[in-house]
Amino acid sequence: MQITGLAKRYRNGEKAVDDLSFRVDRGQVLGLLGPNGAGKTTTMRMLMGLIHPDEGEIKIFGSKVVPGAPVLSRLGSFVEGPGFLPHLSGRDNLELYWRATGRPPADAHLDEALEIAGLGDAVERAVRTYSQGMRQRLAIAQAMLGLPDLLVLDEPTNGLDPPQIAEMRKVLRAYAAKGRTVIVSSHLLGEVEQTCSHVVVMHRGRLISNGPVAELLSRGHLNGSTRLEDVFLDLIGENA
Ligand SMILES: Nc1ncnc2c1ncn2[C@@H]1O[C@H](COP(=O)(O)OP(=O)(O)OP(=O)(O)O)[C@@H](O)[C@H]1O
Repeated sequence: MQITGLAKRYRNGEKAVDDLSFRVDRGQVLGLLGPNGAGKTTTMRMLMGLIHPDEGEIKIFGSKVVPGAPVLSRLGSFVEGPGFLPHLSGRDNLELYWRATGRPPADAHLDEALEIAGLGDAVERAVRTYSQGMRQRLAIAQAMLGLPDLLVLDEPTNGLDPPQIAEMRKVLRAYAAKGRTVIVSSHLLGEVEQTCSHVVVMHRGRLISNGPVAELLSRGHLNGSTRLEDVFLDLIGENA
């Protein structure tokens, strides 16, 4: 996935994303990091073909992203927890979702996605009985249903407790280890540090740092810190 010179301006005139360029390759888990309003969600929405960039372009596996582009079938995503039907089981919700995509039933890797999300027997229970964390995992299973080559998740650990976050970390790493690509946005710097192989740091719509997490950490080491959080605060100029 390659983003080149991406820009998006909302109606109030301010640039939510400004001259953004970066790439992510197979096998990588890329963390999109930035403070509130940095432009992470806007970037993700453009990546998913939900909104148009004003400038620049996004290519997934060599094809330009435009609404309805066939290449978008290789992408699985969620921006906010999707609305599940509470009276239906987790499994029925996923089946219903897949039917609505109009894609062939044989392309839905239901059991594999559920296995990856680790919901166990709960998948047969009505979604209304799920905890927030279980809903989040079902949402991730939904995004993974077609075993997409590119998985894009906005704040996937929202609503999860620490053991579930640790579990999610394993799931995402294992997913990328099979030669697929994962992009996640997060506020949780420690989480990005432990989950991601690469990081893009955004601030006020612009890219301020980009590279392997280890490289960023070694840069912090020069300044006397090995914590990504300190490196991050230094980058956005808020480390007093
Ligand atoms: N629909 C919209 N209309 C107008 N401005 C918007 C809209 N969506 C986002 N913005 C503005 O664009 C900027 C970037 O927002 P965005 O949601 O992409 O950031 P973010 O990094 O995802 O933030 P957060 O971490 O708080 O979710 C912010 O200044 C925000 O107020």
